[in-house]
This record gives sequence, C-alpha cells and structure tokens, in this order.
Amino acid sequence: MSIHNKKIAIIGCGNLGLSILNGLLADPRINPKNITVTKRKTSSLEHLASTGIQITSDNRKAAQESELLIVALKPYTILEILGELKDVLDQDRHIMVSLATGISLKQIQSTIDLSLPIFRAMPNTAADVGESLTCIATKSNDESAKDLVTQCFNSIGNSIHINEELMDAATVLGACGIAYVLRFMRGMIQGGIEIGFDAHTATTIVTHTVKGAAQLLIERKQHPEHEIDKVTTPKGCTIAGLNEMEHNGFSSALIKGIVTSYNKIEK
Ligand SMILES: NC(=O)C1=CN([C@@H]2O[C@H](COP(=O)(O)OP(=O)(O)OC[C@H]3O[C@@H](n4cnc5c(N)ncnc54)[C@H](OP(=O)(O)O)[C@@H]3O)[C@@H](O)[C@H]2O)C=CC1
Ligand SMILES: O=C(O)[C@@H]1CCC=N1
Repeated sequence: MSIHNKKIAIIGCGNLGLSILNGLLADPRINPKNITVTKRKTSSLEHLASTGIQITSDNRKAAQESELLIVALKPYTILEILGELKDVLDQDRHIMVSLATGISLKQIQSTIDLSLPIFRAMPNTAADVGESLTCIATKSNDESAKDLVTQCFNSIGNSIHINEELMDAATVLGACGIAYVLRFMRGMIQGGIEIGFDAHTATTIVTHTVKGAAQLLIERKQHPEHEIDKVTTPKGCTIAGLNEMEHNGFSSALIKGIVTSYNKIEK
C-alpha cells in the first residue's frame, strides 16, 4: 500500500496541520487532489486553494471522502469532534492518526467505538521543511496500516515507533523541543551580536553551526561529549565559556524545563 495514491484528510488544519500539509505538498509523488483539509474558519487556508487541495469546514464530508485521517485538533476538542464523526467512519477503510497531546489510544477507541487502526503520532513543526522527527505509537497489529502511517510521516522527515507510554515524553523532547532549541539559538544570536556581528550575520553563523552540530551526531552516532572534546583546547576559550555556562545552570535549566513541560501534560 502506498501513501502516494491514498486520500488523506487533515482534520483541524492549524499550526501543526499546516506544517504537515506543507511537508506533504513538497512530496511530488503525492497528488494534492488527494488531500482534504478542514477548519471552521477556512479563510486562513484560501491561499492554498491553487495547490489543488480540497479545503472545507465539513469534517464529516472530509472523512467520508478520505482513507487516512490525520486529526490535528486541540486535545480539549478532539474527542467531541470524533464523537460527531463516528457514524461516517468505516473500519474497513479508515486509518486514524491523532496528534493530540495527552489523549490516549484507549480514549479515542472508546469514543469512536470501532476497530479501525488507530495511531498516535507526535511530529513537530519542522514538518514544514520536511525535517520532522515523528514518534508513532499504536496498539494495532495491522502491518499495512503501520506501513502507510510510517510512509506518511517519513514524507515530512523521519519517524520512529515507540510504546504509547512514552508519547508524553516524545511530546516534550520532540515537539516542545523545537521551541527549546530555537530559544537556545536566539540566545546564541544575542551573544553573537554583543561580540560584534550584525543580527543577520549572527543568525547565519548560528543556524549553520546548529545544523552542523546536529549532522555530526546524526551521521557519526557519537555521544555529544565526544565531539565537544575535539573543540575544547586545554586552557582555551571553548572550555572557559562552556564551564561559565554550566556554573550558571545551563544543562540543569534545560533538564528542569524538560521535566516541568512533562509534568504539565495531564495524565
Ligand atoms: N504545535 C505543535 O508543535 C504541536 C502540536 N501538537 C498537537 O497537535 C494538535 C494541534 O495543535 P496546533 O496545530 O498547535 O493547534 P491549532 O489550534 O493551531 O490547530 C487546531 C485547528 O483546529 C481547528 N478546529 C477547531 N475546531 C474545529 C472543528 N470543529 N472542526 C475543524 N477544525 C477545527 C482550528 O481552526 P478553526 O478555529 O478555524 O476551526 C485550528 O486551526 C494539538 O492537539 C497539539 O497537542 C502535537 C505536536 C506538536
Ligand atoms: O505546547 C503544547 O501544549 C503543544 C504540545 C507540543 C507542542 N505544543
């Protein structure tokens, strides 16, 4: 089964839904005519009409005309809206993927009360540029549905399968993680301006340095400290700066922030 000829609906096409849509549209093998997106106020999506996608506020129609349903609604609305959709869902045709933080497979299953394959996925907004790492969880044994969902999220980056128990942790590290990294980058850019660069040049240096650091770890599969050791000349400026950051709680602030985000998710 290939994602490229499946009919896909993104129900609740807001920030994350739009990032996924942009990722899907960038895949030339996916026909935009096979994609339907929904939200109540469709005016903010009108600029996408020329791509060939269907835009509607009718969730039921979108579900009826699609096979893979990516549900990108807020956690506090998803169950109510799925309840309104349940009589148009077909367990022999539909595959459902929920992106909602903190809403379990069991809650979704008992809302729709059908045995169609249900997945939770946690992508991030880097889907916009085809670089989302998506964590996927399911209790379904339907291997072809698993393959299809994996293909879908691989078209907007990379994906891994995890146990559902780790979905909250995946939300924090992968989805909130984008914001942590961007705030870290903003701090580096501000530092760069203070030591002499204009904002544009500082941003160019920082963005490419962060990309290079990530690529080193992705390709070499090393522990970060292994690569850090190569940069820290004894008595040099790197170790002096790094130690000053640690004296001010750099790693500790990150770890505490990650744990605070995690505890904030209702369990
Ligand atoms: N932002 C992120 O980085 C991540 C978010 N998530 C999860 O993804 C989900 C979506 O988050 P996010 O994209 O940020 O939220 P948004 O609020 O940006 O998107 C939700 C969209 O749902 C639409 N909506 C609301 N009610 C309905 C309805 N009855 N029918 C159809 N559409 C409706 C809203 O548009 P309108 O008001 O016009 O209807 C809105 O655009 C959440 O559950 C979040 O936990 C997961 C990973 C990362
Ligand atoms: O901040 C939030 O609640 C959501 C979850 C992941 C990203 N945004």
